[in-house]
Amino acid sequence: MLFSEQLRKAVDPIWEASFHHPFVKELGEGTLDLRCFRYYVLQDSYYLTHFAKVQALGGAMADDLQTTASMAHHAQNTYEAELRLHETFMKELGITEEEKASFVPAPTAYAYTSHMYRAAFAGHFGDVLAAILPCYWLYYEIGERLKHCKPNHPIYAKWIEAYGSDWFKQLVEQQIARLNDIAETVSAKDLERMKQHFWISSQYEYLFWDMAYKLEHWPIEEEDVYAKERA
Ligand SMILES: Cc1ncc(CN)c(N)n1
Repeated sequence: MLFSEQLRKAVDPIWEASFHHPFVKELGEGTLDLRCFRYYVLQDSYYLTHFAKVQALGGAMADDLQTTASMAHHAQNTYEAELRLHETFMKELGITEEEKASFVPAPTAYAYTSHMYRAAFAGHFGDVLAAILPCYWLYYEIGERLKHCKPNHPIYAKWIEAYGSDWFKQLVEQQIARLNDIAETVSAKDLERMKQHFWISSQYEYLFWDMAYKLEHWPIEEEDVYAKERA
């Protein structure tokens, strides 16, 4: 069994939970509360900004220039396709510059991005790939599943179109093939660590939907902290 197949099998219950999460289901049905999607777009823009940096770090850690160039191309795609799509959503949802300026990453968005940096800084290129792959692959599978839904909200339809597209499929397939190539060359101990990164990222993907659906916030908001200081 290919390494990617072993990983996919190991996280199946976690991915199933994502497929059935109310955020994903209601997005497909077009019934998702726009407040949740608005919140998601802001948090996901933060996530994707760091995701692109981790892709670029991966490029710097790669053994050959061709892979470095390809990872840089992937980072550019995150910026030019996914982040631009979010920019469009932000305009359509009336998200203001003030809202963007006062943005605070939610605990889950902060923890997930921190996990990816940790995998990158404490490991090798294979660690980066294993940590970022669920981000590609899970969204691709969700795009495939939702592709046949016709939500009567244009924003949700656009989101599904992006992740159900051939363009996204190609990016996912490239990274899966790259991971399998690397898996052939590293030690059993490395593979175990990579498996764990993949598993943790899969858990965070689930938590990310949950974060947006529940409009997660820090237990003590900034104003409360300052109020305590003044007291
Ligand atoms: C949290 C998350 N995971 C994955 C993707 C798809 N690149 C995304 N936009 N956001």
